[in-house]
Amino acid sequence: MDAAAGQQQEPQLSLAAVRDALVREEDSVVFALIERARHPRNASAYTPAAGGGRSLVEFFVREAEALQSKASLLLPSAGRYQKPEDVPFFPQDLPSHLFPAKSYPKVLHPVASLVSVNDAIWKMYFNELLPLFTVDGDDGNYAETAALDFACLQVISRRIHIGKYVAEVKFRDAPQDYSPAIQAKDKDTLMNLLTFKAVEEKVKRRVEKKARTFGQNVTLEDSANKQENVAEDSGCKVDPKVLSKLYDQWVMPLTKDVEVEYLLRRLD
Ligand SMILES: O=C(O)C(=O)C[C@]1(C(=O)O)C=C[C@@H](O)C=C1
Repeated sequence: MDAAAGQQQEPQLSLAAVRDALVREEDSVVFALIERARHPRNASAYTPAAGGGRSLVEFFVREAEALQSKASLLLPSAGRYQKPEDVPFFPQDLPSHLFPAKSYPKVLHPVASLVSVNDAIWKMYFNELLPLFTVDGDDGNYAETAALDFACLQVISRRIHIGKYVAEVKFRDAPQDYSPAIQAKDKDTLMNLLTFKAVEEKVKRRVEKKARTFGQNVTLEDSANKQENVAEDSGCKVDPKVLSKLYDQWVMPLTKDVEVEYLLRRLD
């Protein structure tokens, strides 16, 4: 997790600072979906190749991850998958000797590198989310579509895996509360300890508002008939309700799963 813009030192690990990082990722998630929504579903990009081969999008993601990982060979700071929140979808494809270099301050317990919910993210994205924000149709731009899907997958995955930092902060703030549940492997108690429903409600309302604001068509014509120039949802590039549903049904639950999985191993 990078320091805030302008700050050189590693940010103080606090719940407020980590939550700020989650808020900043919202912008990237909204804009990634807006960019993908420029193309229709393009179902051919997801169809396995003849003979049980891989789909174009899977081929693209595997190759892109391997390339990004190799970048660390040339310029260690440029490589990907060196930060606990940057989790590959196909780790088995990455050159093992590059995976992931420990060049970042060790803020988290080493078990962080074992926590991944990317399989669930992959299934959610293609089976549930993509049909909600892309229109039926095919424009033949499969390579660009795959690249935009990869961008969506990466930013959603990064947002969810920042949950490792949230869990670490919560543990450090109240080890006496978390340790008994960790030792008892009590997932339900851990989930109750780390859940803040009021925060979740604010997140849902904020991402919906960001989709409505970032996704509106800006014109120079006076829109006197529109209250405060707020876009009508039907005119937004991505339905704002899709963003609140994404966070409510998938992003925040998966973030909490990451927190629980990290905490269960925190005392190893
Ligand atoms: O901010 C927190 O406390 C988090 O754990 C993050 C998060 C989220 O995914 O946005 C998840 C669980 C909480 O109930 C609230 C919010």
